[in-house]
Amino acid sequence: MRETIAFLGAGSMAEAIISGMTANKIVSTQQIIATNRSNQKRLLELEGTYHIKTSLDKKEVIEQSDILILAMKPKDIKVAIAEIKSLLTENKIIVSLLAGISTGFIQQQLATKNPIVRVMPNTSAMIGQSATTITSGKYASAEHVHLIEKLMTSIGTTIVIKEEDMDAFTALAGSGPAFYYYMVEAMEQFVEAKGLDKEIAKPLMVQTIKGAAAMLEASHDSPKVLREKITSPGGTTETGINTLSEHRFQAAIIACLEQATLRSKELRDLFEK
Ligand SMILES: NC(=O)C1=CN([C@@H]2O[C@H](COP(=O)(O)OP(=O)(O)OC[C@H]3O[C@@H](n4cnc5c(N)ncnc54)[C@H](O)[C@@H]3O)[C@@H](O)[C@H]2O)C=CC1
Ligand SMILES: O=C(O)[C@@H]1CCC=N1
Repeated sequence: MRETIAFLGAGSMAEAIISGMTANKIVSTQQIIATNRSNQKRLLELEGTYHIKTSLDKKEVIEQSDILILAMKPKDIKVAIAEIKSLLTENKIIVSLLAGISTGFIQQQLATKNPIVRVMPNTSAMIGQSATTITSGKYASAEHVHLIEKLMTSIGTTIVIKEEDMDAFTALAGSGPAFYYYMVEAMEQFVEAKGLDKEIAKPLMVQTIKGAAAMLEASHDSPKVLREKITSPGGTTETGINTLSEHRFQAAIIACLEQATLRSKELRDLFEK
């Protein structure tokens, strides 16, 4: 790709994407420039690790860039837009990573016709394994979406969705890795309590998740059928599943996703004011 990409915000998500993009070589490191609110030390760190360009001068960053990736927290969006709106020319594509915040709000705050594409990646972008959803604003054409999809392919899989579904997919895929990590944390507590060797347990746990994920991908069986094939009557799995059921495990997962989805909507209500 020939476009120059600016990251406005240089936190965990920006770094995960920069790491994925630079490893994949879809753009050269010199086509990426990052800025943040005021943390020069952090910018130098990113420069050192990924050999990208950085600057605290937003005017300089924006002038150099074709694609601007908004990578600040939802609470900072209003101030961020106020800082950049007078620096934009209408050919620059705005990409938002922000949970909850709608393309309509960004468009209205910008008061320009810049194309806006909203994406929801996850931190597995760091190793090119994100599951990224994409949706577009009013002035984004199919070509704009295609370009951003191509860019996001460098950090994992992509799928274009309706904006109204973004809250739920933010819960499932944006926050998703955290929910799996949380389950592994519980398994680590078990390993610890049993006095098992962590060096043995960790690769076993990781391969078990990878194998299950690969089965979900490759098999024609539903998750339920896959589970039933492991569950011998009167065996260990059945006892384990019954215990999860007694602890209302599935209800807890559904409630977790419902609440995370709701929070995405709440972020919109809170910060689109
Ligand atoms: N962390 C994650 O797993 C994911 C995060 N996101 C979204 O990505 C965004 C960033 O999240 P994190 O990287 O976790 O946050 P973070 O707190 O690690 O980074 C935020 C960055 O924004 C910068 N910033 C704040 N105001 C700014 C401004 N006016 N101009 C330029 N930079 C500014 C901060 O200096 C900081 O570098 C959020 O909106 C979040 O919803 C989306 C998907 C996954
Ligand atoms: O927790 C959050 O709000 C962000 C959005 C998805 C993942 N992290």
